[in-house]
Amino acid sequence: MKKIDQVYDALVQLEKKFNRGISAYEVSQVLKNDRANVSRYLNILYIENKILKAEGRPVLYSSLKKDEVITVVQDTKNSVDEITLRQQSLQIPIQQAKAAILYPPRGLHTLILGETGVGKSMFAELMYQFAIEAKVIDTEAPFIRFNCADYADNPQLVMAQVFGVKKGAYTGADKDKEGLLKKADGGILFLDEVHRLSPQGQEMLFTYIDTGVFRSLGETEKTIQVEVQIIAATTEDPQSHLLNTFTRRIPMIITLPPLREKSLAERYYLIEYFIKKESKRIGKSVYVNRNSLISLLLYDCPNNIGQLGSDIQLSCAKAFVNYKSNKEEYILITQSDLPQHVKKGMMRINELRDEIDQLVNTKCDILRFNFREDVAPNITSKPSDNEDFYDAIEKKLEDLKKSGIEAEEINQIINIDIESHFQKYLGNLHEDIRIQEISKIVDVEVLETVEEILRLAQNKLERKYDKKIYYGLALHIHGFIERVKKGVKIYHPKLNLIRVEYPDEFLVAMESVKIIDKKFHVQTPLDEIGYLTLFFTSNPLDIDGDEKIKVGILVIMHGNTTASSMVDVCNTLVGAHHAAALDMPLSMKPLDMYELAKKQIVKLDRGRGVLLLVDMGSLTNFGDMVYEETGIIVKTIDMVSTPIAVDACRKAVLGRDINEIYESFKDIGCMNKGFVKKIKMTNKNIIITACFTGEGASERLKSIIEEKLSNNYNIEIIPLNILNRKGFKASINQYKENHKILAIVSTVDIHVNDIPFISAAEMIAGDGMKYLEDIVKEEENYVKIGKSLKNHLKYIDGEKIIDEIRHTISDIESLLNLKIRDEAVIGIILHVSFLLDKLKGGGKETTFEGLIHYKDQFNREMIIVKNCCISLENKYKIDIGENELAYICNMMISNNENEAL
Ligand SMILES: Nc1ncnc2c1ncn2[C@@H]1O[C@H](COP(=O)(O)OP(=O)(O)OP(=O)(O)O)[C@@H](O)[C@H]1O
Repeated sequence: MKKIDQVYDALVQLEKKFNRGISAYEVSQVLKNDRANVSRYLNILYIENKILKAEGRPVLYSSLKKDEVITVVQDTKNSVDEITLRQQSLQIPIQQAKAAILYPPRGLHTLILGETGVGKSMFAELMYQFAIEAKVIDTEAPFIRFNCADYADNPQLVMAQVFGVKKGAYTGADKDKEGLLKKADGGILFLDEVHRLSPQGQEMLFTYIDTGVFRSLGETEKTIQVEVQIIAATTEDPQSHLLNTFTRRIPMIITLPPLREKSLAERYYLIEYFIKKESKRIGKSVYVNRNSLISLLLYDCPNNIGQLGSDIQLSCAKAFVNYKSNKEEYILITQSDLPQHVKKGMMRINELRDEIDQLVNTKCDILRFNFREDVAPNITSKPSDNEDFYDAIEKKLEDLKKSGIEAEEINQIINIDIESHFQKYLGNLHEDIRIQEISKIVDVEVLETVEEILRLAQNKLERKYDKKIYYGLALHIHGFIERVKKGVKIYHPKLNLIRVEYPDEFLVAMESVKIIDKKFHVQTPLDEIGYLTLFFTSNPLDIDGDEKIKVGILVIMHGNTTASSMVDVCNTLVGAHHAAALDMPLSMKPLDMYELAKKQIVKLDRGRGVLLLVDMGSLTNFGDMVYEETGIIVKTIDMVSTPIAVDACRKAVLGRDINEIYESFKDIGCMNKGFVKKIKMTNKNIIITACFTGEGASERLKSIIEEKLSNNYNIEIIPLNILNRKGFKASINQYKENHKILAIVSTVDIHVNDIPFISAAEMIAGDGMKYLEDIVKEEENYVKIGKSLKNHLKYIDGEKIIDEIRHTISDIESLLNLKIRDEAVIGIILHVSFLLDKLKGGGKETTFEGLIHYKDQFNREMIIVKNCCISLENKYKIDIGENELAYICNMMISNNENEAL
């Protein structure tokens, strides 16, 4: 046998045995021949098109197997084959995929199973590419992707998207709409997370799979016939009952293996592929030192290829910054550029040293990857949202340099940017993976310390802590160790108070500090113990105190009984003994009255301030004077009438904030401005980020939010410290004066009445950002509606009225225990705005048919609606008649989501 044939045979045998590509070295070992010679023969075989070759270290060869499905396709070198060659674990899935595509007459519907990040979406696209290359479908054929989890809480919408909808099928379906299944005619419909389809949706899908026809939602007669191959995917466990029906009824099941089941050679290929991808984007070679490459090969990567890719991107980005800002000669990834959890990979080197030495040249300390050499096949057509990432870093670097910032600081800023950029990958992770991911922000040692400290606290305090505290504590400890190391002084003004208030937690904090000192070789100042203690207290930091605590109301009027009788009316109508009265006989001296008022205010204040309702004269100055003397927030409304008093009292009972109640009477013209310093009104929406110091974590939260929130929103983010609750509360109140606070995002649980709270944990590893965006979008939506109302209303200000009506609606909701459907709220707001404008312009009320009967039936509801509308009536000096009240009442009740009234 000729030498060249022996080489070919040996290659085929080895390939059979190992089921992967084979290196020249391995062939030379079998033939006991010189490796250079074998290499030469392999190259000849390659040039003669008898074998395939994949560049890499080492170069791998494989034979062309003629008996495989591969031969069905005329052009043997298609994108699918390029992948199989280097990714042996995909060989069987790829054969299945080819069979599914080529199966006559129009392929087999397919279900792809696999953990998150194993490449299901990519695989579906690959099948589509293959179908085109194999000429099974037209080059222009559609590939439509739909994630069934996107609208999972609205199964009807999911079905409508997929199958289309007939006009009138459900409320809101006001015209016929074509579904994706129709749009994909002649091509492929990829349904990701298919197990999220409702049972009805599944049945519709199976009907199509079985018969080739389907009906739009709500259609009873007409069927639609299409030629679409369905590729479905799911991360669900194939054994789960959710998947039973799918696996029974979808003919081709393809399982993609997780990364941990792939060979190291295959993982090497993937690493090479991802680094070359980055190299291509930067337009330069990327160098990696040997240890970093080994770490990438060995680290635990539960989120599979997707995570491997993003970890490599993150490392490249850091190396790129280093190259740019330090004017390095080339882009080099070293251990310091790797995320902590990747670095840990190096620890497994002893288990796998031989295999690693074979893969990664022992003589090379640094390896070069260049996109021009063996350009990696373009195996995904998904556009990358990181495309301009390097440009953005470069630009920011330039800008920072120009502004004269020190190099070290520039590096810090950019690194924060990079890390926040990669935060988005955290959103999809499972809980245990999220914990690993936070290590991109915080050192792994810190995380281990947090775990140890929390175990200690749980045991000692016999209390369970949830995940939220884990993240908050990690960010906090990370920050304070840095400060201690830099020698920055830490000061806690309330140390002693905290020690007395929380003795057990204080002891745990002291023990925790011992652990920290030992681990990080620092000497933590005593004041820090004060901060740590607060993390262990079981209750969230409740800035307003008990939610039940309300703003106090004190009515002072001239006359023997004026105030008491007004207060009687208020308390009776509001249904609570909340307001207090002081009658001031005409003979009484103001100074005596002042002393009485001061005592009463001190008694009424529970920490949320007191609203002083007075008629006239010297009484209007009492508020300022009491504030000066006692520090209690007092706001005064003068020339008060009974309806105003009732309204103020109701708002206080509903738990409204003092500023808000005060503001709501502002335009009535009976306000004494009180002690509050006037800041220029901006009316801007703001978000508060907070942490104990107001520097580290809150600044970082700010930058994370800024990074993610679209610039289109006119929102300011303000970092504050919670060092001192009173100070924090005062700042919040100050901001409330002129701004709307959309949310507070903080490392510590803080409850401020009426303001949504998002923990740092939710922000970093949960749905916090989405929640925040929803809040922002909703607010911006109202701003837009207000602007457009401005053009439509003649007599009242459309921009101002929106918030007032929203308050009225939420008062009614809370008193009647209703929850108005979201989509109906805007309709009610518009109705009430136009109504107020009409009444203000002297228009007549519209008759409500059957008013008398309606009032009988909904007596209590009508009274509450009337009461809640008083503030609108007061403000606009109008009278909302019973007919109109009945309309409002009816709209509210009929749009109620809650079960019972
Ligand atoms: N075999 C592969 N070769 C190269 N890149 C791959 C491979 N498999 C996946 N990737 C890349 O990994 C990333 C994640 O893949 P993909 O989104 O397809 O995974 P998935 O299983 O659909 O994940 P999920 O279930 O989370 O949606 C993508 O950027 C994809 O291009």
